[in-house]
Amino acid sequence: MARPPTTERWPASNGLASIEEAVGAFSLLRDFFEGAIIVDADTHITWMDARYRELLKLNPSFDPIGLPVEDVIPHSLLRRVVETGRPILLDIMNFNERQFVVCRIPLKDASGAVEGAIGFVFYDNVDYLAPILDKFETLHKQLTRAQAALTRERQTKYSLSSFVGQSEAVRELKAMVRRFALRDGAALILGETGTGKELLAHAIHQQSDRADGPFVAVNIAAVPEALLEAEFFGVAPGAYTGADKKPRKGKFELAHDGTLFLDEIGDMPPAIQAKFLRVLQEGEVEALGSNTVKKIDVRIIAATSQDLEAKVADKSFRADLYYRIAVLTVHVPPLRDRREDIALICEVLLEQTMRAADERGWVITPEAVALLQNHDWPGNVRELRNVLERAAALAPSEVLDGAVISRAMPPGAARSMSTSTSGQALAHTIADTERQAIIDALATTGGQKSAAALRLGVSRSQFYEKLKRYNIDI
Ligand SMILES: Nc1ncnc2c1ncn2[C@@H]1O[C@H](COP(=O)(O)OP(=O)(O)OP(=O)(O)O)[C@@H](O)[C@H]1O
Repeated sequence: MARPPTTERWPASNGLASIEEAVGAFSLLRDFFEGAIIVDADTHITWMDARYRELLKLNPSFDPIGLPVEDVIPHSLLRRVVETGRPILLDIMNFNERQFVVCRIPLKDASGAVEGAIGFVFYDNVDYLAPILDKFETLHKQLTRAQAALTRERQTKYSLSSFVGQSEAVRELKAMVRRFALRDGAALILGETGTGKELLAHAIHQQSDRADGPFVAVNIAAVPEALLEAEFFGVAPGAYTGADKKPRKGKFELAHDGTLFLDEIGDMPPAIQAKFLRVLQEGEVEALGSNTVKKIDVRIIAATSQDLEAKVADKSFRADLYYRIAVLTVHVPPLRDRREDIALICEVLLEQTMRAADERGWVITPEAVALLQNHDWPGNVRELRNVLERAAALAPSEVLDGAVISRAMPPGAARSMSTSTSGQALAHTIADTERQAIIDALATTGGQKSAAALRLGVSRSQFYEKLKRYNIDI
């Protein structure tokens, strides 16, 4: 049998013929791999070739023989191979800053019992494998990003603890939401854009008796008026030319026994308001083109950033519908009225912000927090999240300091912060910048409001609200 070089240690003489055979076979394969290791049935290292020691940059005086494999190679999967008896034929293993392509095979005795495993490192020179490693890295990044998004979805949307803040205003708000969750009446959540209205709607649902039922959300501003009726009430088969042969359930039916969340309720067209009210009063819904009614049991939670009472006063929103949905009303305070929450919100949002696998986490300096507290946040927590994500992308290290935060802030805000510490002056500068951005977007889109809203990344209803707020006449 061919023997490995004398500088290398034989496996412990434990009488395991196949391990010895495997080691012998190495000499034939030597040119095809860059290093190899053998472990026994307890995954203790019994043999490691000199090239593998070099790859791992082990100190020459360090003797790995007899140690559990993970003590020497923390990410080793040889234990899994020994435990399952199945090989891992191609894998990429991280060790310190480096990535190795490895192959792991179980060693079995004549009866098929696993008596150890052997691992090969195929290429030390990653240039050979650049395309595979690049792909691996891209997929890894995508996975990390998807996991971060999933964590965010779960954490922020489903419980009251996801609504971050310890200010008096937030404590009162949470106490009220807890009380509302226990009752079953319709709830109306009022607050500026990005203050967390949808998040609170999820929290109310999650804390209520309906938590096991569905939570169905409709953003009224995002659905074209012509489709809203079908969206809410459903469509019977063949209700109109081109309608599906199968019935389509409406959101009311889908939310049966649960909660129907109506975002941007202020945008509900008058014709739909009348039908909607009828469904709420009668507790039954009739699909388009159908002549049968279905009983539904749905809790309505509505939200808007518009002044709904003003809409009732100018008759663009039905008073009877307003009173029906405004049984329990919550006002969510804007971020500028609870600046003391900003540091904590930053901490939580940065936890959810993507970072490279080897980074420990973002650190925000007190000076940077002070800058953030100086801004008026017309887009509230959503805008703060965007700024932090931008800062994280711009930051040369894991530390987000004042300079990075200033660069990540909207241009008007950063300028006014450096020239003035007065909240009033800052608010004016931001308002001027926002007004100008709206006028520019309208000019670019030839006065098309929907297209201008899209360019600015705001919903149609937010756009209309801003037109009104800034007195912009088209
Ligand atoms: N108090 C908060 N703590 C943590 N995250 C928050 C908080 N408020 C809002 N957010 C986050 O800000 C973003 C916007 O929140 P959400 O969609 O609930 O706001 P909204 O008031 O419904 O906005 P819009 O009126 O524009 O629909 C989400 O990513 C949400 O998780």
